[in-house]
Amino acid sequence: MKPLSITDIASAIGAELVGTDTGRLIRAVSTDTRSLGEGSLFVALRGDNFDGHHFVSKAVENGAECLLLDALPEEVEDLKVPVLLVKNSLYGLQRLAKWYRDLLDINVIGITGSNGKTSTKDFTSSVLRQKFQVNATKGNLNNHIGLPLSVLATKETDQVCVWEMGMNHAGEIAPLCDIASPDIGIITNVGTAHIEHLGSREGIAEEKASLARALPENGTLIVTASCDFVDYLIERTTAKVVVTGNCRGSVRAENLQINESGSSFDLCIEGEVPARVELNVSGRHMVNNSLLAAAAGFTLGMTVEEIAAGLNATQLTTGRLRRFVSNGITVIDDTYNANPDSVAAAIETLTDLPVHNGNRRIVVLGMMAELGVHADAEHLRVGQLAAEKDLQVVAVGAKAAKIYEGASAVTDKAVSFDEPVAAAEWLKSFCKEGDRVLFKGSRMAAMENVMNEAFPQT
Ligand SMILES: CC(=O)N[C@H]1[C@@H](OP(=O)(O)OP(=O)(O)OC[C@H]2O[C@@H](n3ccc(=O)[nH]c3=O)[C@H](O)[C@@H]2O)O[C@H](CO)[C@@H](O)[C@@H]1O[C@H](C)C(=O)N[C@@H](C)C(=O)N[C@H](CCC(=O)N[C@@H](CCC[C@@H](N)C(=O)O)C(=O)O)C(=O)O
Ligand SMILES: Nc1ncnc2c1ncn2[C@@H]1O[C@H](COP(=O)(O)OP(=O)(O)OP(=O)(O)O)[C@@H](O)[C@H]1O
Ligand SMILES: C[C@@H](N)C(=O)N[C@H](C)C(=O)O
Repeated sequence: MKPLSITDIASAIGAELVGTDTGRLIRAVSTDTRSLGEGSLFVALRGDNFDGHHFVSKAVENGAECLLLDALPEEVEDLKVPVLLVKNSLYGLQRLAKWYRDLLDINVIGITGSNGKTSTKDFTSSVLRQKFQVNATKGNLNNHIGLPLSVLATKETDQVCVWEMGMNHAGEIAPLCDIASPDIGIITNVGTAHIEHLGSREGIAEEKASLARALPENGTLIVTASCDFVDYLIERTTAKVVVTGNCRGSVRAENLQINESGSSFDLCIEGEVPARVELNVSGRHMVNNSLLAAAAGFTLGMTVEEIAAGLNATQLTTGRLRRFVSNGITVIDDTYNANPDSVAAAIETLTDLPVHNGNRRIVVLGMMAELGVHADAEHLRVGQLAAEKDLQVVAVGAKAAKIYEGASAVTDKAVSFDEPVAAAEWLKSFCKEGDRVLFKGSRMAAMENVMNEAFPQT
């Protein structure tokens, strides 16, 4: 980050400065002593497992220059680093990030949506890196702690920031927008993820619309035509709007071809000469995500050729449709998470992949979390959908039983296992060279364990 003086930080966030040697400069902010670097400000947070205030000595030992705390430790005299004392250290971190953002004369792209935030961030940052210095969210550090840390990781030399904004409850996106002040907003879609807490898709749309509302009049909202809430989102912004997608978008994919190694299409942007794009990932939903990224690049003045080069170079974060081959069997690792929309997208992706000589398409599904009262119906529905596409369905875990029930109402090509090890054993004996197997489930289903057991990667 841009070096900041401790006294400036104190006045910006309304902290009491305790201790001497306050002329030091802060070059990074960390909430974790296990990954803290020299010259950092350590922010002590209280979490589910620990209280960061118990690690202040460790923080200093690991090179912290200053501590942001909401309670003074007994050993404060011995620590020999200044303390920024606030009422609430999490709020202090958020205020610091907001102040730092306002110091930066920089373009900020905020990305939210029920599905595809991280993948769209990956596409967008790869596109923008063709022309700019970019700070992008690491992994998916996108919540009330992760977003401030992403903001504070911006270097003086960065020209564009691409930050994800995640939520699972109403009212979470607006404060993230307040910190990040995005001038370009991407809303990937409005789906069903986290519907347990949001109540309805309308509730989810309303929450995502907070990003549309937060954009300035000279900003840009980028949305996808295939989202059924697209007009709802557009009505809630005063910014310029760019719609992407095949039916009505000004940024479109034409002549789309999906094959085992990826997706290729002509990137068509209104008024420009098209360029061919070769994504190294299959999946129509990933093409949609890439169009959102293309629109962001175009908004920031990039040429279609530059955008195409950036899309072609994109490496997605692991667990998002990652493909590998094990003993001649193509394995697709989509294990990062799952909800009804992303499972439907995965089923479509697997169905689109060609198989030859009687080979099979096999979908291995774990449970989908945070669906509340919709859980049974949605598990039944994805099981039925997979069966209707003639996939071999493997449901794993007791909470995935309804997937099996939905599938077996349509097909006899469905099996169910309570234990991951039993599922892995079955897959080892069932799968043959040339088959294609896709793994997916919610984070808590940890379907990577079944995948790694059945198809070890050397
Ligand atoms: C607070 C924190 O960052 N915790 C991380 C930490 O957890 P840990 O198990 O160590 O315990 P505590 O949280 O209790 O620790 C308290 C503090 O103590 C520090 N500490 C601990 C031990 C030690 O030896 N030294 C220490 O300094 C510790 O660092 C804490 O500051 O580590 C875990 C393992 O790495 C992390 O998983 C844990 O991270 C939490 C979950 C977190 O919120 N991290 C953010 C930086 C983040 O952005 N994480 C994202 C998750 C994003 C996400 O789930 N997004 C959702 C929407 C979110 C909505 C929001 N309402 C929400 O609930 O968060 C989406 O759908 O997109 C990520 O990890 O990918
Ligand atoms: N546009 C999309 N529509 C449906 N599913 C998608 C879409 N984009 C990505 N996915 C799928 O959703 C899963 C998560 O992808 P990704 O991490 O990009 O989304 P995310 O919104 O960042 O997730 P999270 O909110 O959990 O961080 C992957 O399985 C991916 O294949
Ligand atoms: C991983 C977390 N951000 C998430 O998406 N959770 C859902 C409910 C999941 O694990 O599938």
